[in-house]
Amino acid sequence: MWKEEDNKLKKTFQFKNFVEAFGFMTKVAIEAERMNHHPWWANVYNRVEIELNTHDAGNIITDKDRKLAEIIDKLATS
Ligand SMILES: C[C@H](O)[C@H](O)[C@H]1CNC2=NC(N)=NC(=O)C2=N1
Repeated sequence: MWKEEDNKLKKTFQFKNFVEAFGFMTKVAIEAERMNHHPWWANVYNRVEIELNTHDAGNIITDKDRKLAEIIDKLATS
């Protein structure tokens, strides 16, 4: 589940290993670029922490963040 904290949507994903985690990040990167909406993220080995908000709207959560979160969830299991 995404949690809302500090005006951000936050979620941590865990994969089998680094290759799986990075493969997921690659898919998210392509979608983020297509949407022109980009995550803050951090990766160590099999873990990817993601935070979403919209700086263009004054660092708040917008529909763009909710849409990207939905897509990220789908990519995590595809
Ligand atoms: C100039 C460019 O379109 C903007 O900076 C876009 C790019 N990606 C973005 N990503 C996110 N997460 N928030 C934004 O406000 C945002 N703005």
